[in-house]
Amino acid sequence: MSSAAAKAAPAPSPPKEWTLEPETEYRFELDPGTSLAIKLVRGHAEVFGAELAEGKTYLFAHECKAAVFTYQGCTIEMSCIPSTEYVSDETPMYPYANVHIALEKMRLLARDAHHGSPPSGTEADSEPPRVLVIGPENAGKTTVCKTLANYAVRAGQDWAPVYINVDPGEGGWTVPGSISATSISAPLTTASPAHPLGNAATSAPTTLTSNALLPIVYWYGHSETKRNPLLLDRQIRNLGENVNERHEVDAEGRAAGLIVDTPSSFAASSSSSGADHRLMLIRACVDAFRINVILVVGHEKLNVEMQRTYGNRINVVKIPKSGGVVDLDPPYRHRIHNYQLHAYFYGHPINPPPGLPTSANATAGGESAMETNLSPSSSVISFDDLTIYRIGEKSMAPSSALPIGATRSVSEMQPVKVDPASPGSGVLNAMLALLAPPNPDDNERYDEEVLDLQVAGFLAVTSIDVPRRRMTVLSPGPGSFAGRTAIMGSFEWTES
Ligand SMILES: Nc1ncnc2c1ncn2[C@@H]1O[C@H](COP(=O)(O)OP(=O)(O)OP(=O)(O)O)[C@@H](O)[C@H]1O
Repeated sequence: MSSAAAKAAPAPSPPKEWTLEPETEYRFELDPGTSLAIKLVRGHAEVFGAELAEGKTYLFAHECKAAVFTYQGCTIEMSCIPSTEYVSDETPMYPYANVHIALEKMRLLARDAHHGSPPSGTEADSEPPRVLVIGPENAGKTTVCKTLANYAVRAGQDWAPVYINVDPGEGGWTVPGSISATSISAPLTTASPAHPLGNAATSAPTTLTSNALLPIVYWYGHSETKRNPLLLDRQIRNLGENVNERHEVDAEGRAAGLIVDTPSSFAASSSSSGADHRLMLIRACVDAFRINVILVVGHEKLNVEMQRTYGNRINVVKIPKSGGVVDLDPPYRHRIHNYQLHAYFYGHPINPPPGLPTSANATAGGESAMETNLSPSSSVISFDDLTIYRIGEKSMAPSSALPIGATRSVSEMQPVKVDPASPGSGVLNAMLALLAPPNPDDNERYDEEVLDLQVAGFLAVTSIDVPRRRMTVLSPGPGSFAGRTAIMGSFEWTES
């Protein structure tokens, strides 16, 4: 064989068709560096509740793991054969659809009550659904939240439920380390785990439909909830206040309710101090978002615990876990965090699989695959332009893990000013959350204000020049950072 022939790119595999029986799903997992195009040839199908259009080609990449489900049966065409693919006829989609129907009834009653129809039962009967979804690691919590949100927006009632992500390990609409909330008025598509819930306006080109998402974001700064549970508790309550304020001025929109996606640490803890934190954080969610439905995904013990704690005033419902949920290991989660950080600045273009004709007009979750390229701005700023804080000490065990009687010099909630010039400051390659401007009224200012400010955007420090007291920062767009405040967490930027 000639060396030219040996080096030639592998021939694209011919498209393959799958005919799916009603109530079955085609599951797939992609390897790094590969992409997949799926076309719905005929019938009806959806990906986690988002409907596919007949004849349209959808792209998936960045190690995406997902499923095409059909209620009535369909034929799909795959551009290539992914490393893992199979069809299953055991799915929990009917139970999920039943939950949706129950939530839909609550929305309609809430809207009727708002329009003055007398409620048939108690006042609680006319409350919109405010749903907390909890469950262990890899239970499919995010998938359940996405599916329920998508069914709500597809219901033809113009609902725009608020989707709240309090899992700082997930990334949501921005970068990992944040918790956020936004109203969903169009289905949340699935194309890449770089954007599990679609793009937000801060980083997406204005031509994209998903650009309508304008999340409220707080920066916790770490992926693990045990790192600083007190801070997370405070931020969850801040997020709740914001969501409630929005609902107070939009009584009609309030009827759509809200869905809260939680981290797996809310479900299980190996230590007794961890158990305190998780119960404290579940309570923070229940209080902050005035939860009236708790969905426990596939965990009997947690279901019993929630029934005992909240069963007298909240509907606690156990729902099955899908057999299709993939166990995501720590190296995979680390790679996804890097995809997400990268996608925030550079977008997440998806290269169509080899051999896919351009006439296929393939889209990534409804967006043109290449339009998602972004051009961040790199600027050199003075150390004095930006005031950087870290919340609490650099490496810190929670107070409850300290020996009895021990106190710490810096509390978990104390903003500590970081000097980029000091050795070991950790500012080089740090991800920074640029905070919204503080209250202009000096009388309203307080010491810990930075804990309560929302995020305006994110920066990455790509180089530091200590003698000249300057640093280079990457930002989504050009702008001045003079006089601004930023928070540092434990996420590092790597250019790759
Ligand atoms: N039916 C399915 N078929 C194929 N893949 C699926 C299916 N359901 C979920 N997945 C995939 O499994 C992975 C884990 O699912 P998901 O993120 O919903 O779980 P989670 O419980 O929210 O995870 P975490 O442990 O991070 O809290 C995701 O990549 C998701 O796309």
